[in-house]
Amino acid sequence: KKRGNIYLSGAGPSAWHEEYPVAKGKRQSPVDINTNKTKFDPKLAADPLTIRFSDSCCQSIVNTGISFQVTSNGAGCELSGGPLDSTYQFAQFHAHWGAYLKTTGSEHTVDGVSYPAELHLVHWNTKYDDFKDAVDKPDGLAVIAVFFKRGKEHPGFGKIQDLFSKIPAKGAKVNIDFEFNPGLLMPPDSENYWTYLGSLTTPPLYESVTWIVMKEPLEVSVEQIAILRTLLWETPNGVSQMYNNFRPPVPLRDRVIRASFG
Ligand SMILES: CC[C@H](C)CCC(=O)Nc1ccc(S(N)(=O)=O)cc1
Ligand SMILES: [Zn+2]
Repeated sequence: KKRGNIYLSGAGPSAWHEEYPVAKGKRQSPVDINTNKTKFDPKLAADPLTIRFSDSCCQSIVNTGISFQVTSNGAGCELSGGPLDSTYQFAQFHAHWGAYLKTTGSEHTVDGVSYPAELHLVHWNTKYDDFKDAVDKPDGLAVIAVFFKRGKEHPGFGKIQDLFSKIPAKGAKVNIDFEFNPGLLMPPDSENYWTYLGSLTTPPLYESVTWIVMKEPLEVSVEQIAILRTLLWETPNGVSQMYNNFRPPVPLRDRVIRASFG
């Protein structure tokens, strides 16, 4: 369907419910993390989150039309412990970001405050046969969210950004022929996180995600935030720079966000 851009066609995210009624569901994402209402859960600290990445797990990078996506076969990249009851395998990472000189961009917010961008590292539950089988199950996916904040340059992420010029349009894809360990994209302290049951933040908005939102942001340079916008996407007015590819927070409903820290 030449519906083009899910963020810019029609009324954008506020209209997604017309085609995807689950958009108004009980466990949608992203949400605002009100730190006065989160609940420390000692069980999360007792069974620490184990995040394993490898140097050889990133195969290619593609322009999905709504973000970049670094895709992995998941070899040696697994997530377990913390809120998770089984082992999840790494599938891909991508990001969401805002416009020039704006403070919005992240999907989750903390006490109502946005970050300029948010990275998502998507994992699928290995109790299912593959990603596609897991993607719509209530315990199917686990996504680590890492906020980006403006600060010192992050050379590792820069190596991924150097590939953006090779994927100028939706569907463009190139192989990653250097070693890139996604662990580089974890903040220095990845012990402190919030977790809650939510959904994909883009259609089909499946309520299949255990979210693990890192408390500490990752520093990238202001230039690197700007380079995100050099990716291109289709808009109703033709091809233009990709930005504001984020869904704003939706109601928490009957959920409590747990913290791994006191
Ligand atoms: C038919 C379904 C299709 C295969 C699903 C493809 C997919 O992976 N979608 C996806 C993944 C992650 C996020 S997020 N932004 O991390 O919540 C949002 C959407
Ligand atoms: Zn995402």
